[in-house]
Amino acid sequence: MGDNKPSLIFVLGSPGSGKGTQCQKIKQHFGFEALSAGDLLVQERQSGSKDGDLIEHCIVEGKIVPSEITVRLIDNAMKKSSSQKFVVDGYPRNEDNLTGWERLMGSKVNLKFVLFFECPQEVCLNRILKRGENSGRSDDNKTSLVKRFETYKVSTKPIIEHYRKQNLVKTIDGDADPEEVFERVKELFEKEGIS
Ligand SMILES: Nc1ncnc2c1ncn2[C@@H]1O[C@H](COP(=O)(O)OP(=O)(O)OP(=O)(O)O)[C@@H](O)[C@H]1O
Ligand SMILES: Nc1ccn([C@@H]2O[C@H](COP(=O)(O)O)[C@@H](O)[C@H]2O)c(=O)n1
Repeated sequence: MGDNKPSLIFVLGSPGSGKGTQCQKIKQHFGFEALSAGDLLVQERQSGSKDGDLIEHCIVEGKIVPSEITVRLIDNAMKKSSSQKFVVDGYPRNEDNLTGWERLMGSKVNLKFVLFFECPQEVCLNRILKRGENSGRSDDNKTSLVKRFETYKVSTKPIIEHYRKQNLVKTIDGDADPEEVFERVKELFEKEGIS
């Protein structure tokens, strides 16, 4: 018997590992609602929120925004959606994200697994610098990127390890062209009974 809770997959990996690209493909192919924590934060800043300055500072510095802001944005986006299955790109990124999520959302959703895109830093760096030529993102530059990679190493990798200990991490080699990476995602989803 189902428990009527929405199913959720967290999607993690280094900046530039292809999380956003693959989430869009998962949305198109498998019908998941795709939410990006980073995009929700940018939208919140652009809306004129009182947290706008804090959000922009964190983004440019490659720091992680306090979870009470980000969890609220994800929760609201989930409530607005009629979907019962979500991929959440770029969350949880540090210990505060993890505890904030567990406190407020942990009992409301079924976490199926954590999809982890593994990709060499050099490859990710080149992808983002290329994106930065026309993305308009305030953090797609070398100065911000160095900080984002450091935050990933120091704060996000331990979260991936936390989930690995619970046997929840499904690793995909993200160092291939987007279609090839998605073939790997499809194979994994089919193995997990997702069609
Ligand atoms: N497999 C791939 N091969 C080559 N380029 C890719 C691949 N996947 C994504 N890209 C490109 O790399 C850039 C970063 O991709 P994407 O936004 O999907 O990564 P991300 O992990 O979500 O990054 P961020 O955390 O910085 O938002 C984009 O310009 C995208 O088009
Ligand atoms: N859980 C999160 C996710 C993102 N951020 C901030 O947004 C920046 C961009 O995120 P991407 O997923 O698009 O790379 C990120 O560097 C953080 O500053 C966050 O604070 N918390």
